[in-house]
Amino acid sequence: MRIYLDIYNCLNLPFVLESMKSYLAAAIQMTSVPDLQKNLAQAEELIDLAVRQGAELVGLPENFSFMGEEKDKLAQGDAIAQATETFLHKMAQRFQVTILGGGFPIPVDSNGKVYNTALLINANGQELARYQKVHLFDVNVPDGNTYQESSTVMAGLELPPVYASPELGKIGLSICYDVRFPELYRHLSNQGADILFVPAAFTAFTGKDHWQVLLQSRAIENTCYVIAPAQTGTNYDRRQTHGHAMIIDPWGVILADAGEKPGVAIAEIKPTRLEQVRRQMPSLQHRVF
Ligand SMILES: O=C(O)CNC(=O)[C@H](CS)NC(=O)CCC(=O)C(=O)O
Repeated sequence: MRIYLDIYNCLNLPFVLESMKSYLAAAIQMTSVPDLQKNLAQAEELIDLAVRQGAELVGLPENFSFMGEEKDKLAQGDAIAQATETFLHKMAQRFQVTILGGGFPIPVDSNGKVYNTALLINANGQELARYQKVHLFDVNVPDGNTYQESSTVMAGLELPPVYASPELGKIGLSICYDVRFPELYRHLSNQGADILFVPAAFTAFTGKDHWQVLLQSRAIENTCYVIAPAQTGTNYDRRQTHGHAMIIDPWGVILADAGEKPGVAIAEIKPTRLEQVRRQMPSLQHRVF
């Protein structure tokens, strides 16, 4: 085990970072509502805004294309899945950027449920990685709201992928509630991840105390950048989300925070910073388990 880790850290890490460049990434923040077309229009505007500021890697939050009652999401499942996938391919090609669609429903053939799916697409419109959320949010939040994600969503059965982009670095996927499970991110960093995506629709109630702390923890303990696109404001009925889409560096420093209004958090992703932090704090090399 120890020998394996040493070889891993000596050979793999510098090799990957050699070809990686510095570039701007964007975490988009939006207020998605129960209206597919409205949401795609809002997402397009914000992608445009991010790209005009120079972003080359753009993340959209969980539920970016539809956020509403579970039954409405199921009823429109096929339409949402198709329109969202087409939209992501079109945006990536039109704006010539790599885009993460941070979580949208794709119907499962067998049982009437959906997978909560994240999709990473490059500027040629090619699919780079796909992930089906494994941890489902079945929680009674103390503000009185009850969430039973598993009533409509099938849990994914596979650990999330890391896509190794020669230029953008090794990009690991996750979705929202996953952020509470550090072992998932350890899996990603064991695969060599440099960047952890955490697209979310965090509740306002849990978000105010947990969101930033959890994100900084995942960044610090894995010495990785964290890019966390977010939902914000009132999405439907009494459903309030926390906002604060952010980008965090591998030391845990918050580089950009979108606040509470729709917009984008933009920051530079630098291989030199990854190397510096991993030299200053070589905790990944000290893994025992
Ligand atoms: O609610 C909806 O309308 C759609 N679903 C979501 O936004 C998902 C699944 S219910 N939300 C989360 O995972 C929040 C996690 C969270 O807030 C925490 O871990 O504290």
